Amino acid sequence: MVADNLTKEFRHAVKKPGLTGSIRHLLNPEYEKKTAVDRISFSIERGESVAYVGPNGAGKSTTIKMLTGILVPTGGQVLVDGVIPYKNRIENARNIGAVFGQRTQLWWDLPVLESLTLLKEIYEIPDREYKKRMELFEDILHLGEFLHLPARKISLGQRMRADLAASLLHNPKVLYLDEPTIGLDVSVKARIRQFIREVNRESGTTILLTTHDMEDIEDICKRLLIIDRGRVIFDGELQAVKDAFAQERTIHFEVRAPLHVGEEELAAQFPGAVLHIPSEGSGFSVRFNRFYYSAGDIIDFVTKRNEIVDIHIDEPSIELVIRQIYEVILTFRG
Ligand SMILES: Nc1ncnc2c1ncn2[C@@H]1O[C@H](COP(=O)(O)OP(=O)(O)OP(=O)(O)O)[C@@H](O)[C@H]1O
Repeated sequence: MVADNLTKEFRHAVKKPGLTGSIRHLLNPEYEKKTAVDRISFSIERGESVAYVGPNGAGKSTTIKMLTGILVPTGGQVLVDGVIPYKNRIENARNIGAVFGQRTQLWWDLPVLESLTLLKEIYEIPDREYKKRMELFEDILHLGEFLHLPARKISLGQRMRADLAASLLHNPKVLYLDEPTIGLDVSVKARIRQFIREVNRESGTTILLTTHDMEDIEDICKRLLIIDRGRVIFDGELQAVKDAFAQERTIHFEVRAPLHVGEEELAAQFPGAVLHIPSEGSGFSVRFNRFYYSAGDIIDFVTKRNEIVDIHIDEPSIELVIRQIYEVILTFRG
């Protein structure tokens, strides 16, 4: 999937309030231009799982709409599996699946099963293939419990599971997900994320995920593309972003009694490191800036004084990292 200087401008009418405004607008209409996507370039290989994130209004949905062929770009190129989406919408539709958390692609009044059989006919999926796909979906998504209910009667979580099945029935090469876990409870979220991960791993389906839920990103994606005001401002591996941005690390030690922390030496050797000794248990933790000290040095320090039973290093959360990146964006915007 390639976007090369991809641009989308919207033109909308500017009308002054009131009747005079309306009349003036009729006689002499004025328009304002809004660049929603501004010369965006990226390339996504087959089988990648990419989070496409940015603040509200950054241009994410507009990009996805150009990738799915719903919108025609104002400038630049877009290619999905060798197809120009807006020129070859039917061919593109065979290659892609899309799930929009806020909307459904199921027929509202039809039982879910009938929506799926209709899609089977539309995509001309052979019986055997259809059966295989349905078994795969059943394994994780457990559609059986609501297959015979019309879409309008099922819960949001069930609807999302059905929508995922509908979008993946024809085994597309690319899956677009726009807020796929919005409004769902924790257990359904987990099940949906697990399913998407499996689809990515087992079928090599390329995933492009738009979300404001940081756990979606953490659980599903390996790469992060951040956009702001229509422009790509970051493109890199998730782990690399964490390494580059998240400075703080915490190591938790569980040691055999008696405890020998060596507080003064620790403070002298690692100025700025923060020690925390919980009132219960036989352990403590050290929080430090990994740009100043290595985890190895801290572990060495503790092992010299204690018999260690268990060590656990807290990974920085992607939520913290992205929050930091957004803060930098907002600071530069002024
Ligand atoms: N049809 C349209 N006409 C005019 N402006 C539009 C249209 N669609 C989107 N925009 C504007 O383009 C910009 C990008 O919108 P877009 O929906 O792509 O953002 P987004 O990153 O998906 O935001 P969110 O996270 O809030 O969904 C916004 O300023 C929006 O108001």
